[in-house]
Amino acid sequence: MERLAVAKVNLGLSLLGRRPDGYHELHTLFAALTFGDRLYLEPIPQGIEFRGRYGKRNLAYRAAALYLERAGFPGGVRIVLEKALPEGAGLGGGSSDAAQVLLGLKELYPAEVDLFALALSLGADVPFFLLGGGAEARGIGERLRPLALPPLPVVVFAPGLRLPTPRVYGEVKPHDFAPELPVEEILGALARGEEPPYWNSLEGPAFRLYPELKEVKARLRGLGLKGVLMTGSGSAFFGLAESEEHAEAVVKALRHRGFVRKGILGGPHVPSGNGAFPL
Ligand SMILES: C[C@](O)(CO)[C@H](O)COP(=O)(O)OP(=O)(O)OC[C@H]1O[C@@H](n2ccc(N)nc2=O)[C@H](O)[C@@H]1O
Ligand SMILES: Nc1ncnc2c1ncn2[C@@H]1O[C@H](COP(=O)(O)OP(=O)(O)OP(=O)(O)O)[C@@H](O)[C@H]1O
Repeated sequence: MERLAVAKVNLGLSLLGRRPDGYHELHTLFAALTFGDRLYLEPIPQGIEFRGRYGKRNLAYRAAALYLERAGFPGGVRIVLEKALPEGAGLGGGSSDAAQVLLGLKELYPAEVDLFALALSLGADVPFFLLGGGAEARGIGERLRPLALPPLPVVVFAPGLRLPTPRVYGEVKPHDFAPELPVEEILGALARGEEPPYWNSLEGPAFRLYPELKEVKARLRGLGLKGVLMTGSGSAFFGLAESEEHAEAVVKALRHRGFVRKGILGGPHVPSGNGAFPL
């Protein structure tokens, strides 16, 4: 079985405050894209054979171990992971891989397992990838409301700087907190091809850690992209192109400067039979 583990961008990410458990309360709009990693899963009598980096620490491996244990070890799986997404870029690569392993194993070995709970235990971004498409998220990212997004051409650029998520969150200061995102205004602007009124509260901490990221943002704006924003905890940025041709021209201009890909917002929807997602 072959599965595509797509990337995500955050169409705005507002940090509302710090929670007692040390995590941050956030309000964000997730948008899956149309490119990502590839995973090949096939059943084997027992155990987990994994081909990919980090061995048992890989999120894909950990997702398989968790599912098989909760499903009562119905069999085993061979997983081959072909990475295409840069790591530590804020594109949700590892989280997306983990979600696709959970969905794939549920197809191979159907069982009464709460995929949502397993996903959340693997990471804050994993539950969204059980849904795909677009979603408004609250909490640490586990309270999801599906959203219909307009299929817009997007360019993603990662300047080859690994930004560990805990490090960026660790740099958050009280003045980085902000109000809730104006969701309806953002969706309206996206639909009209205007500059969306969104922000990413993690840009402050990330730019304090790596000031050169400001130039990256300015360069993408200089290439005519709208709504240029860092995604997740960075270091990747995305911007909205006027057209596929514009997106292609931007990709050519950035080709030798890091990871650059064009895609379409709103990506593949996953059949929603994965339980309720309380917002
Ligand atoms: C930045 C985002 O990608 C936005 O989508 C997510 O908030 C982070 O999702 P993620 O990479 O799956 O994050 P996790 O692996 O769950 O958490 C990594 C670390 O980030 C910090 N963290 C994460 C999410 C959150 N709402 N508040 C936090 O403070 C915590 O220190 C946590 O230990
Ligand atoms: N399957 C995987 N793909 C990529 N990184 C993985 C994977 N499994 C574990 N990791 C580890 O997790 C770290 C974060 O991976 P990931 O690519 O999800 O970061 P990210 O793109 O910033 O995601 P997010 O948007 O959730 O912050 C990597 O730096 C790597 O050490």
